Amino acid sequence: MKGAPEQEWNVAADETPQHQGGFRADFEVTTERGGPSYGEMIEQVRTFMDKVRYASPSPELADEVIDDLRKLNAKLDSTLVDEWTSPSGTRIDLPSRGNITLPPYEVLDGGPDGVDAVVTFRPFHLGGNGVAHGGHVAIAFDDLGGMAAALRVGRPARTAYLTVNYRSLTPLDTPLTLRTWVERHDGRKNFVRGTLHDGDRLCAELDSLFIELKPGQA
Ligand SMILES: CCCCC/C=C\C/C=C\C/C=C\C/C=C\CCCC(=O)SCCNC(=O)CCNC(=O)[C@H](O)C(C)(C)COP(=O)(O)OP(=O)(O)OC[C@H]1O[C@@H](n2cnc3c(N)ncnc32)[C@H](O)[C@@H]1OP(=O)(O)O
Repeated sequence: MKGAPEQEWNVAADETPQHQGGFRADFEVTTERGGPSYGEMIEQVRTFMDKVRYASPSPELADEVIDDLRKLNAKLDSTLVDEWTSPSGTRIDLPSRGNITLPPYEVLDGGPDGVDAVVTFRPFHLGGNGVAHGGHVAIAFDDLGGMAAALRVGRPARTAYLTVNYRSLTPLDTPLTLRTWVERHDGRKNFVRGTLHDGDRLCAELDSLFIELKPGQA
């Protein structure tokens, strides 16, 4: 188990067309889209982004990299699909479901009581002075807070507000414990709390509200 808890995520379409709670009614998660090397492809892209964050190329090397990237972009052009059938975001066997826009995390455990994950911020997530950017910490909380809400209500929810309290510096290249749970709920409102720890040290806390969307609501 990596990007999501082991459970039945696939939702069959009902008579409600297209969208349900801002998410499509008939989404499907897989461990196969993109093939067996897809995870390594994402890992190489992440590594490239890490290198770019610290690289200071010569003008010649920058031109060479541009040339290579143009070729790679052209290769992917012929494979573009919609968000619901793209492997990125739906490969539950990969860190962060294969979604390169998220810091890589692995879900250790998840259910109606909350989500237990390990997240590692990488060189790409640098804010300044060697530690993580606060915005990337918020992204990790948003996705895993949303997952805690989704696991409680059995369908996706949208973030109404999200407050992060930064208690101490968040290191890079260090596996950190991230926990989220629905502290209380009131109708469609799910008040989600969370913590991010480096060992025993509290790095950040989450206080957020996720609203369960009505069928058909965008
Ligand atoms: C799809 C395939 C993926 C495969 C998935 C595989 C595994 C999936 C596993 C789990 C899922 C994993 C992760 C989840 C992923 C992502 C999570 C990130 C989610 C986001 O990143 S999402 C983007 C940012 N998000 C927005 O873009 C929202 C913009 N916004 C709106 O869309 C509306 O604003 C909305 C819908 C929020 C509410 O609108 P609405 O019309 O439905 O409801 P309404 O306004 O009536 O509010 C109802 C009650 O909430 C109270 N309330 C509302 N807002 C409040 C606030 N801010 N503060 C305090 N109270 C608030 C009201 O006061 C009322 O309270 P009361 O009922 O007591 O009067």
